[in-house]
Amino acid sequence: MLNSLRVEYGLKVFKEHQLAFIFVVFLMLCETAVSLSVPFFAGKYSAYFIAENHGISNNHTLILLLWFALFGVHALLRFLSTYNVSLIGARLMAELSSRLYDHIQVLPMQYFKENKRGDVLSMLSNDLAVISFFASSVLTNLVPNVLVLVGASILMFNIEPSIAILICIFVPLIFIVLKIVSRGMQPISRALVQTQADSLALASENIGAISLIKAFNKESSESIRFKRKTSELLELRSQQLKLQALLSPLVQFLASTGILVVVVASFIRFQNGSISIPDMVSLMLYGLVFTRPLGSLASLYGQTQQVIGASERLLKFYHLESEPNHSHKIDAKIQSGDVRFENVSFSYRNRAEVLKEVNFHLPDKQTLLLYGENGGGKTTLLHLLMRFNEPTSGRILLDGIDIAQASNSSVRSAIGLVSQDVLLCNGTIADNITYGVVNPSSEKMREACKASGADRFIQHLPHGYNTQVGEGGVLLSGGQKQRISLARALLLEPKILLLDEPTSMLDDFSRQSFKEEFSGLFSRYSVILISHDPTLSDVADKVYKLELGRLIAEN
Ligand SMILES: Nc1ncnc2c1ncn2[C@@H]1O[C@H](COP(=O)(O)OP(=O)(O)OP(=O)(O)O)[C@@H](O)[C@H]1O
Repeated sequence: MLNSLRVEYGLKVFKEHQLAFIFVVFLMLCETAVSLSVPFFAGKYSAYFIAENHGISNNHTLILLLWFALFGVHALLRFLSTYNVSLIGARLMAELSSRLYDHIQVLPMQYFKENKRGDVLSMLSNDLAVISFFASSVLTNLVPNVLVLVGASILMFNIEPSIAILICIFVPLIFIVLKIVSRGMQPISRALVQTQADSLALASENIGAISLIKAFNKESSESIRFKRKTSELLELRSQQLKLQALLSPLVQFLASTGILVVVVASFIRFQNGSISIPDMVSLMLYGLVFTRPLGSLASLYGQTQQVIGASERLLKFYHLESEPNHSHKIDAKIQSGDVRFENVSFSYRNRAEVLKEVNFHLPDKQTLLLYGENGGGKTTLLHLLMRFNEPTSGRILLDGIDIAQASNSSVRSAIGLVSQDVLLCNGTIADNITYGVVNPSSEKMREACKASGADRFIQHLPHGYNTQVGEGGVLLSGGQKQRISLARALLLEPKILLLDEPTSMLDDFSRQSFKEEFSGLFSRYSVILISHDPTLSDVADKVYKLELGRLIAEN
């Protein structure tokens, strides 16, 4: 299955770069022709030398000049082909990484919850680099070397078939050796790719949890954990390097034995009178030309084992199913914040049911307060509305439209989500508030910030709206982040506001004044409010409790 996927993908890439590939192969053909003409001219030159044994004539000079020119042409062709091939490799790397990035964007949320961030990062860095380096190496080494091998065999066959047949016997022998060595290499390369990903995942997890590590004095045990991974990596790499280093000399040894055979056989043939001195010179040089590609083909074969591991991971990733698709679904025009859950049940993969036949109706511009014990499924319910997950059964309707029939973007743009763990991007406060809005006006941004209570503290920051928030918003307090997150949601002018524990990060005063401060919001939008604060029931038109997955009406 993976092999056919690899071929299918390889063909797709080839089609997209058809012209560049054809140009490079043409350059390589010319280069091979020039390489192979050297022994041919050497033969011709020695023939002149034997025929005109009275010093250097004009003919000699002409042939020498021609030969010199050929070296120049060869160098130029090498430059052109190497440059173009490397360019194809670099383009391939850029393209594959953007495709991978695009694919990351459409994967379902659950993928990111179940997988390590480092795994994805390692695909974007290590795996792609291995593949694009290999693609360039294949073109630079495989194509010209095979061409040289075939060309040299044909030309040798032309001069003396028996010697060409003799040397060809060495080729299968060499490939048997390659096969045996590479058999040991495959599991090592696979393990290496995975261990690389694991160590990157470990590093990224460590950096993300650095405050936890410091708070619990775990610095040294974390270092030991990483060192253990690094030594595992080193062990695998040294095994791989040993086998890889073994390949080239082994093949060179067999190839050199081949040259010896050519030399001896050529002498015997010359002594028999079957071939002339120029033929003997050409044959020996062809023998030399023949061995060079075998060495680089051997190391290329070693690289393929690494690529197999990397491409397997990438292809599996590319074939992960994206979010239930939306592009073919209707762009629903959601005009009101009317929300209806009809017999909605949901369970995470291999987990017990979190929501059981949930039913409720929230008319437009009303507020619903949802409370219940930790882990009761409140956030899950909001995520179903956002289509981060799909219900296992039942329907969710917005403005009377079944959201399963609408495009994700139309559903999500009708909803403003302020989640429990506020996520901010690295940039300025203004960048974060206007995230997701096309051509935002600064007046509207200020209005949204005033409504969310963010404007007050932003004015007091050294650079106001241009203050940097740091990665994930680390330079701001939890409450400040929550207010910015609310401003960001309001700027989108949604129909429905989802507030997950909006008062959890607020100070006592702000919490007490929350109802008054945000009373305007509750009359402008449909609001689903998750909170453990029972006093918020005053602002709610409906209060529900989630208990053991069931929704119980409180008023
Ligand atoms: N991505 C996930 N994969 C598997 N199980 C999950 C996932 N997210 C949450 N859960 C589980 O689903 C249940 C409901 O979680 P949820 O976050 O919806 O609870 P909650 O009511 O919002 O809790 P809290 O009040 O603590 O915020 C929990 O038992 C939790 O362990």
